[in-house]
Amino acid sequence: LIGITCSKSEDLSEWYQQVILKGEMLEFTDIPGCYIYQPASYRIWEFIQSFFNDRIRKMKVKNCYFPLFITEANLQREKDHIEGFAAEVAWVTEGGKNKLEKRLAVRPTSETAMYSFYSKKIRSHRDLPLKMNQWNNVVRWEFKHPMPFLRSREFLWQEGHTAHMTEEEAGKEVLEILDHYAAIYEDLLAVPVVKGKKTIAEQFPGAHYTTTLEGFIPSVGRGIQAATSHCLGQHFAKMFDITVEDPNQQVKDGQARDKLHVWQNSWGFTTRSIGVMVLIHGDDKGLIIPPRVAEVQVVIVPVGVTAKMADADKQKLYDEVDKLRQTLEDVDIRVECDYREGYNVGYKFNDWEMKGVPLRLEFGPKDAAKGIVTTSRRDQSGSKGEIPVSDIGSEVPKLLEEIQKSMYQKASDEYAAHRKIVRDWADFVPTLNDKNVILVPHCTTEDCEDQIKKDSTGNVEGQEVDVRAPSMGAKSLCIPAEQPEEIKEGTKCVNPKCGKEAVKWVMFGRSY
Ligand SMILES: O=C(C[C@H]1NCCC[C@H]1O)Cn1cnc2c(c1=O)CCCC2
Ligand SMILES: [Mg+2]
Repeated sequence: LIGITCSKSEDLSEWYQQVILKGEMLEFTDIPGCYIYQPASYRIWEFIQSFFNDRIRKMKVKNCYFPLFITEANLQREKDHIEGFAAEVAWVTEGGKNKLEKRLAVRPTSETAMYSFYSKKIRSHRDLPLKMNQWNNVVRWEFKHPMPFLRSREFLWQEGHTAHMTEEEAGKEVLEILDHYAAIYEDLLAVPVVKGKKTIAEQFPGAHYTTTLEGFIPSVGRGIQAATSHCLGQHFAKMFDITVEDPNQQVKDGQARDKLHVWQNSWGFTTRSIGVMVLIHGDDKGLIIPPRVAEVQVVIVPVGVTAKMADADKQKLYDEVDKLRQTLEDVDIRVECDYREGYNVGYKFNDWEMKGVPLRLEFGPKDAAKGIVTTSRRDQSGSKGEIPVSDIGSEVPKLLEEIQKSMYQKASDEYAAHRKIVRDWADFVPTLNDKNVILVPHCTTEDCEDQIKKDSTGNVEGQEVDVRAPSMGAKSLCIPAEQPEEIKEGTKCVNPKCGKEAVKWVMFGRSY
């Protein structure tokens, strides 16, 4: 077992691949874009699932499961939903030895699978609001270069689909879900995100509006879409005839009530989140897992065990290590002891560091004599501490919380330091090339965005940039909910070729 043999700052994609493989998070298969989620990453997904299930259960969302396959007829029911995405749909055309009469789509998302059912299930306003969610896999035959967790042909996610009587009830839920998504990132994964709304150019075509969480990968200075919560308006309801009779209408006996189309939302959170967490927290020794989602939060390594040590002494030490473990388990800490014979301490330290275990306790005869354990935080490598054996039951949980908070704070400070306000076009590309995302006064129109994408690909003389960056222009990431300041009357759009009034501060960046 050797450690990571490259540096995050020099070759991010090589570093990323080594870290997730040697950290036993994921394994490649013989199918491009399809990966094995090893227990280390699947456990993180389970932490996310139970956190999110607890919250949506309180919102009366019910989990369910719809078929993997969708008929072509159903998939085509919502035209502008599908036309932009048709190239990404995978199809099944044979069953065993028989060619299928009609090919079946492998679900790329389940709106069209669920909404013909919604049309039947929702008869009256008393059936509203209807709130269903499913944890499943979806397939999108992306052609862009696949990246484990970040962009794969099959991925795991949850997709929530709700139906409401009014636009404002739907709108309230859209934001409530976005807050829960932000809590997954910030409270569990220690990953900062910016909340906002997609511009028309970047929103999901089937949506009335799209709200989004935007992450940031400092190593390459690129944004990354981290989760979405859409209000679909009545768009799909009209396509799928999901209506209720108007309960407020004054009708005479026998007069039929008007039919009202329901207001719908759909929201999704994927295993991309695990890749984002790895990219943000990992270092040149490997993974760093935030304690709240660490399968192993503490590893206790007996030290000072030498070949010439008397068996009785070794056993005594191991018994004391086991008592430490028991004390920590009694306060619900997830702990492992590394009693492996035949591996030296250096090997063991390297192994657990590569797996990203957030806290190591070293315990040897010297520590025992002093009645302390030596602590080593994974997030601040080299920082050692001491905790009296008698206090570990209370001090270790505190230290883990401190690690969790400081991982978040470090990432949040880094994101803030690379989110720059730009008022003049002359600063747009240079600031972008400095591995930043930027906030600019913008008109929020689509053709202006296309222009900016074209005009922001190049290099600037004398500015070294990430070799892949110049080929990529900046796109709008979101209209941040938190606007930096009022846009002053008469402020022009940052794009000199535009000339329109700026209406919002819009966050632009190169992105995954
Ligand atoms: O999936 C959504 C919208 C919505 N789906 C449910 C979860 C939330 C949100 O992602 C958008 N979308 C993205 N990508 C694709 C499709 C698609 O509808 C359909 C065809 C294949 C590719
Ligand atoms: Mg896509």
